[in-house]
Amino acid sequence: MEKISSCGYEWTIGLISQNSEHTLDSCLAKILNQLLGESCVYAFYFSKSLSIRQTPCLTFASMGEQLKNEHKIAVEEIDVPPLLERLKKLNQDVQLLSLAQLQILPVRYQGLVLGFLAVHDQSIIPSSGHTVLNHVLNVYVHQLATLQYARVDPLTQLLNRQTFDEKIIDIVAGKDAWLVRDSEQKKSWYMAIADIDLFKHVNDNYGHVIGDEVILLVAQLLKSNFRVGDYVFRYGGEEFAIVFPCRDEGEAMQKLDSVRGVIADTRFPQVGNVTISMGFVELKDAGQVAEFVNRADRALYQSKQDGRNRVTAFSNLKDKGCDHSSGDIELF
Ligand SMILES: Nc1nc2c(ncn2[C@@H]2O[C@H](COP(=O)(O)OP(=O)(O)OP(=O)(O)O)[C@@H](O)[C@H]2O)c(=O)[nH]1
Repeated sequence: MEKISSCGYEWTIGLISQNSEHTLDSCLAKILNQLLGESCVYAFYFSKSLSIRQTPCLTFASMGEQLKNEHKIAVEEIDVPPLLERLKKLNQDVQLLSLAQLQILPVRYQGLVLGFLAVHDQSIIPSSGHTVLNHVLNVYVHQLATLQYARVDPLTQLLNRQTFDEKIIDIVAGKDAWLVRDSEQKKSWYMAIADIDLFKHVNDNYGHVIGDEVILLVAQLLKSNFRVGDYVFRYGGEEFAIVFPCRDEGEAMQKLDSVRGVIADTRFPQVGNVTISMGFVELKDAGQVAEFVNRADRALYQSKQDGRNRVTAFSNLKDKGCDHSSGDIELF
């Protein structure tokens, strides 16, 4: 326990100095290995969107080669929804739940159970060690929330432009651990840019405050019509970017077109009808973020040329031309 107390400070500093979700996960994994011992069999399940709408995913697990396979299976193949229901019913003071072969530590944020650490029974959590574990998990969750707030656009609460490049790079490199699961089902990633049509008229006719309200409502409609695991960004003033996995281009087109339809059918207070145009591209065959953006932008331009309120796939452009790439961010 002496050792744990002196490390607690270092672990806290280690976690709060991480500036990406990816390194934050690695840091937590290292701490758990130190805290529980290299031979411990554990798995960490968490809802990275910090929302109870998303079922916690297996974020990482202990990696020791010598681990017994059946123990690994016990922690990595938990039936999450019923366990979650059980954890939600626990009193807030309960820090450790013992189940058949497992010890479960719920991970809470603002009183909500967003995940848990599952430890195989034979890997003993040090006596009163779960207090330290709880502290470490708490610091992790708060650092994750801090990182996420710094990436959010204040008007719309969508992810901001700064996060966009980073997310695309992570996705193309397969680093997005909690969403990589989608690609296991043979899905590809697509990126769309959406732009509100004739938005200058909204500002000119109704003023910027109403203009901002239109941006906010479009943002809410986009967010609520994509899945929790999809990413919706405010890319610029009245421009949005969406990054989402789909089985194929046809499915991606259908998804985008149905959201376009929802927005076109919505009555905006004071303004009436508002439409958006979109262009999209599959995230493949390019080395730089700006190449993807350029392709989606050209498809968007085509939608505008064709009369607005429509979706165009980059692959359907007659002239795909060459990508311009000065000042681009290298993916690899
Ligand atoms: N209210 C408000 N307006 C913004 C914001 N960001 C950009 N704009 C305005 O959005 C308008 C964009 O106009 P344009 O790019 O000319 O295009 P458009 O009128 O939307 O026409 P198309 O894109 O061709 O359909 C400009 O008038 C900007 O001033 C913002 O955050 N709030």
